[in-house]
Amino acid sequence: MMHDKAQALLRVQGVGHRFGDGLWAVQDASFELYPGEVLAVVGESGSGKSTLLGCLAGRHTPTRGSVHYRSRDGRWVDVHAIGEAQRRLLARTEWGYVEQQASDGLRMSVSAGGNIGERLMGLGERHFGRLRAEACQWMTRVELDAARIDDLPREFSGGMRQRLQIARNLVTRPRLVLMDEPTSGLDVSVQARLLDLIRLLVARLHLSAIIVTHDLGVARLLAHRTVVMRRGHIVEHGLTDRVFDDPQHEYTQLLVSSVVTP
Ligand SMILES: Nc1ncnc2c1ncn2[C@@H]1O[C@H](COP(=O)(O)OP(=O)(O)OP(=O)(O)O)[C@@H](O)[C@H]1O
Repeated sequence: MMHDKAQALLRVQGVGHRFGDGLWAVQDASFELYPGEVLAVVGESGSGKSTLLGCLAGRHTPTRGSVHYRSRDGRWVDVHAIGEAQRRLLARTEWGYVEQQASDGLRMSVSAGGNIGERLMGLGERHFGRLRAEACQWMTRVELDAARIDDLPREFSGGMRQRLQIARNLVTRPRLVLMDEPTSGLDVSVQARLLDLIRLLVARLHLSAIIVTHDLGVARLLAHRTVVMRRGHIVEHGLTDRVFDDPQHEYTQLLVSSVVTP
């Protein structure tokens, strides 16, 4: 993929995060993300993947470094220098965040259709017919039965809930989607179907995405580029095929040869 440096969507520079006086969960993370690109963040448990994602999403304030996002109007926004209200607006209009646990990303007391429609309502859509039509369309797109539009998420299986969470995120056409272990905890066959769906949607909607995963297979399947983290540091970063077929860092070599189970 050819990149014009000026056209990056996200620029992460020297990000470090420390919880209180504890250890540095993330240290000196730097990379850029381009439109239409999927980046995987892999590494063993506790390597700092989720903390890094939290810093990108504005959920954690980095102790060091900065995160800049190029918004729809072409302006670069310092994600942590803008106020909470502006960050929330970005989160509603330009970003999506798919939680590992669908129940954290859904409103469990609201119907499937309501879950999808809610983000549209947040953008000002009030017309009931249009909200419902859009919700139906999105249920179909994520391979849920639109006839179940009035069912509550708890009546859905784990894989279905995760598809619903994805629909809720994508209905507002975000430009950047952050996903934290979106397929873990699901049966292998359910996982495979969900991964196919994510791959299809990302390509069709020309989304940029960052996927945190401990599963190298997920990174291989979905990501153009991969970042390998170990103890808070990015130890390797490159095109996914290169990282897995010709790992340079000895930790990546261990990961790939499955000596270390992430
Ligand atoms: N809220 C917190 N308070 C204190 N320390 C934390 C907090 N969250 C994470 N940590 C610590 O930061 C480090 C990185 O954790 P993080 O959850 O980012 O890793 P991870 O790679 O996402 O792991 P996992 O795959 O298990 O979620 C760990 O040492 C963890 O114990």
